[in-house]
Amino acid sequence: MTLLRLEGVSVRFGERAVVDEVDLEVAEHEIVCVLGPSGSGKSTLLRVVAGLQPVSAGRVLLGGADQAGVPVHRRGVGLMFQDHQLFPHRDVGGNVAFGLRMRGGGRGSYGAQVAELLELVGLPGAQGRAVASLSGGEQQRVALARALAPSPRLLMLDEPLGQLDRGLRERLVVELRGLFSRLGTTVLAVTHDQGEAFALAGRVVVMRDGRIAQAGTPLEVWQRPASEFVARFLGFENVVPATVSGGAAVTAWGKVPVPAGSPEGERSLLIRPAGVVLAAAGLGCEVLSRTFRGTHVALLLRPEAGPPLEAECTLAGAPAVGDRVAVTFAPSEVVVLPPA
Ligand SMILES: Nc1ncnc2c1ncn2[C@@H]1O[C@H](COP(=O)(O)OP(=O)(O)OP(=O)(O)O)[C@@H](O)[C@H]1O
Repeated sequence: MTLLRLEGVSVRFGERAVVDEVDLEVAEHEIVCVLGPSGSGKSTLLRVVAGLQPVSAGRVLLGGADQAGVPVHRRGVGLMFQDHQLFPHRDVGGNVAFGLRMRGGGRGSYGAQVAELLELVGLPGAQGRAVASLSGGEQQRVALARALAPSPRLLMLDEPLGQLDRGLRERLVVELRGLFSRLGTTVLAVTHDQGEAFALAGRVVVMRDGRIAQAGTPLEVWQRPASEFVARFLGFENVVPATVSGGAAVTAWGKVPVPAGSPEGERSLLIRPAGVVLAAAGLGCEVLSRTFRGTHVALLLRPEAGPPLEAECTLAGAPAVGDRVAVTFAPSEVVVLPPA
């Protein structure tokens, strides 16, 4: 069932549409992650859903009910922001109990529920600790416990792991995903970090200049970016203009085979690094750099024609910087995009 529905939502500041006619649905128990560069309108979209930002046009529906005129505290949504906004003068238990009081309206201490929530986020027994004594990751968990406390029907996260270091982020994101799926929480999250979005979300929504550039499962978006913008945002650099016909594309790198059924004509072409394959003969290249990535080696190549190419190879087969190599292209890793 659809929990959240945005219909033609726009937010204008003066002449500028920061959110531009956005349609979006989030089903119950779904985790949707809005992804996009800085300034693309992600936070504004969250603020609209929370009721913190009025719309210039369009409707926000929660559980089928139009939220026009419904104040923040009556929407039943939970919010967790990047800077966690914990109360520094309250201990951990006090912060989590605040979340519970938001729901209950009472002044109780909610000891049992606080203990249960802290258990849930992996901080059992931390009730009495001072907020200032917690690490960044621990503060994040407390903020999450507080946001989950009133059992919001929709939990919204704005750059939830933004300030944490990469290792901690990667661990927490996996934990969060497990936790949300156990609790059946519906989540709308915003991040500019594609790794985080792909690890957390069941569906990602890529935004550009206030509009949705692409929406789909992480796999769909990764395998079939809808445009050069999305491809580059995902970190793919091998994108060139191409003329496609008869199963091949003519590019600055020469002729590149494309998947069967690809659109023809003047296009852009993406070759994922895994599709640039070292071979005995092919496009001649010089190796500019090689970077060990754990499961493979990333190569930056200077071809004899065309812009630099990113490639991937196994550690055992990796050439050295300065080596001359030849590459061919694997059509399974090639995507024909609309023209730039
Ligand atoms: N109250 C406001 N008045 C005028 N402009 C605003 C206001 N709030 C946001 N903006 C502008 O709207 C644009 C989108 O902002 P928003 O914070 O939604 O983007 P974002 O995608 O979340 O970016 P970031 O990742 O940097 O947080 C920005 O250019 C911002 O400067």
